[in-house]
Amino acid sequence: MSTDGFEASDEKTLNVTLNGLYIEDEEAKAGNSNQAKIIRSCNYRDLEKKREDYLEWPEYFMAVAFLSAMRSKDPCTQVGACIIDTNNRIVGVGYNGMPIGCSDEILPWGKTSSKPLETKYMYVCHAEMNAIMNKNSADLKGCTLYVALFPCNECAKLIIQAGIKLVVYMSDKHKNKPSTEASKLMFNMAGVKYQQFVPKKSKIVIDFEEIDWNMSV
Ligand SMILES: Nc1ccn([C@H]2C[C@H](O)[C@@H](COP(=O)(O)O)O2)c(=O)n1
Ligand SMILES: [Zn+2]
Repeated sequence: MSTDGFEASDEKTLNVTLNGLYIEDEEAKAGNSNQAKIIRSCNYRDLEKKREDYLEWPEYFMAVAFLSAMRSKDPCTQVGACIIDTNNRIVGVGYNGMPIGCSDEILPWGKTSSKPLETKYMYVCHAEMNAIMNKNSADLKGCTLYVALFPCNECAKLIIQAGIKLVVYMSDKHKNKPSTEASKLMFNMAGVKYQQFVPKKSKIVIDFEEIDWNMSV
């Protein structure tokens, strides 16, 4: 029998299961043979590699926030945010960008100018604001917000008013700014907890070519 290029030898039988192909022999039964282990994984990938790639919930949600940030046209700072409910469902995603209908080709992306109207700060919607506005749930009460940068004071107001109860952030690079101090003061008064995310992986790679489309049944 030939299945996905595997030939059953005389004395062995290929068994096709939901976990992929495996060769029924004493070694395979013991799970010791490398071939059996590799074949048993769905995508014929080494099981160890699969385990390394597995994302825990916090990594997954922060990765969604970072992926969302890749949509931002801010040339200096791309920020993403992801809101999840108490059932680990994603209920809002956003990135920093100009308001709907306001051209990001015309409005300024500059940071420094003697004229405030010539900087992005007067116009850009922050990632947290967009994630809240993009919500696909009736409300955000008790939710958790994952965000690349610590929220500014304006976003802190929105987070509190939306009923979000936990902020998980990656970078506190603006920690000495008054806006960050104001955010923390309001979070503390309102009972919104905030904690820094410490990644276990230095990077997460999305490789579109990695999916083995020749997966067994
Ligand atoms: N928590 C944050 C912090 C910043 N942003 C966005 C807003 C601007 O587009 C940009 C400002 O950062 P800078 O270039 O001054 O470092 O980052 C955000 O969306 N959320
Ligand atoms: Zn903000």
